[in-house]
Amino acid sequence: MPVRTLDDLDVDGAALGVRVDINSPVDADGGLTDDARIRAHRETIAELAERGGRVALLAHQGRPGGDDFARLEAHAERLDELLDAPVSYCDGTFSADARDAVGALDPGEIVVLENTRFYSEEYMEFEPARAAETFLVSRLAPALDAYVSDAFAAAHRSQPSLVGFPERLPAYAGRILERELDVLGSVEDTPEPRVYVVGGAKVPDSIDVAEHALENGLADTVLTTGVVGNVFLLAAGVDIGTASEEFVRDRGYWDEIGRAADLLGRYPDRIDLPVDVAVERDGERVVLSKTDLPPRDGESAMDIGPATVAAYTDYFDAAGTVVLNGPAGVFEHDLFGDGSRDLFTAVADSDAYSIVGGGDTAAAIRKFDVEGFDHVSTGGGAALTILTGGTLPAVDALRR
Ligand SMILES: Nc1ncnc2c1ncn2[C@@H]1O[C@H](COP(=O)(O)OP(=O)(O)OP(=O)(O)O)[C@@H](O)[C@H]1O
Ligand SMILES: O=C(O)[C@H](O)COP(=O)(O)O
Repeated sequence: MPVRTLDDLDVDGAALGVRVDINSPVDADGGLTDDARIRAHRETIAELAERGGRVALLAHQGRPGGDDFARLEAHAERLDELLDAPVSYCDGTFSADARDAVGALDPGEIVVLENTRFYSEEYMEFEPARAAETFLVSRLAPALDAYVSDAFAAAHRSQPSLVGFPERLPAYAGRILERELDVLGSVEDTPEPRVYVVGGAKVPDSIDVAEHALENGLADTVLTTGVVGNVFLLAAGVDIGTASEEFVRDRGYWDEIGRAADLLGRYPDRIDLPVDVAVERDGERVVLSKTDLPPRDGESAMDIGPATVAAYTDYFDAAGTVVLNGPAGVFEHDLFGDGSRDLFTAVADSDAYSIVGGGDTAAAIRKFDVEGFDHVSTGGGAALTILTGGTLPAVDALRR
């Protein structure tokens, strides 16, 4: 069943609970160090305000016990700067104060309610019917006329604020959610040949993506970079040195080498591996081609080199679509950003339709100011869930 969108919602004067994902990097004082997700939600929030909605934003920040578990006051201030409509902040989520704050909204006004995860039930996963019985949902829903789900990046969670409200209120997908589902949910309709680039450090997830894409004919070719590339090199019997091996072992990914070898055995002509890597030697970046391997003791493969970028660029130039997830190296480190910068630039500059996902991937794109992708997803885990053929509970909840 298709989800209803904002085109189906009678917004004017309605009190709207709008679940967004503005979970952002914050400093020790709760100040924002990146506002990309807040900016991304502007479109939905501005549209609802312009159409006369009374908008109550629901969102989480961090996880209980984590350094980034914080109030949403800074997020509200940032939204107020970014939007033409007035944005206030309420330090309750479903308390009488919060319900009063929603009731007091005039059409076109916005209030950011407090971090949903300040309430223990919100950090649990429930079936929708049970989620609708939680305090957050059962207390706040009566103050609302409708619910809008725009939190694509959290849609792989079945937490109350994501799946409970549609049991009690008419529910609609916001513009971000709508667009993400359109793009990521129809990869099979994009131009061929399709090239998937899997990098970064979440090796099991990336191998899941590669396996799903190869088995289901979604990808013609899978290119590997980052730690994922190192695991595939090990699977192919390439000696990338003890330090690289230790890194893979310490992360608990040693068994993934067997899975990578299995994929290489099944799809030998459809998976490609780095042909050079970069290590740190005497404080400098040193690129080692395959014939220079293994690196010296203590040197770990932290990035791909220019020959790999050149070889992969040939695939991009011939591709109809490129799907990319994960940085090509330790882009946070000055010595190891070149691979990600140059590879991402090659994708963005190619004529291929390009879809990019992942929190760190998006951070690398911003760091290197790479422009020209067709779709940069706001979601990490949620994007991976779709790319591995899984379903999103928060989206399923909208289909009832
Ligand atoms: N060769 C490498 N050695 C060690 N770490 C690496 C290497 N290549 C990439 N990384 C690290 O991988 C991390 C990003 O990987 P991750 O899989 O989390 O990316 P993402 O999918 O974009 O993000 P997320 O899944 O968090 O949304 C970065 O912190 C980067 O430093
Ligand atoms: O940053 C994310 O991936 C989303 O906001 C979901 O956060 P979570 O992984 O803490 O549920």
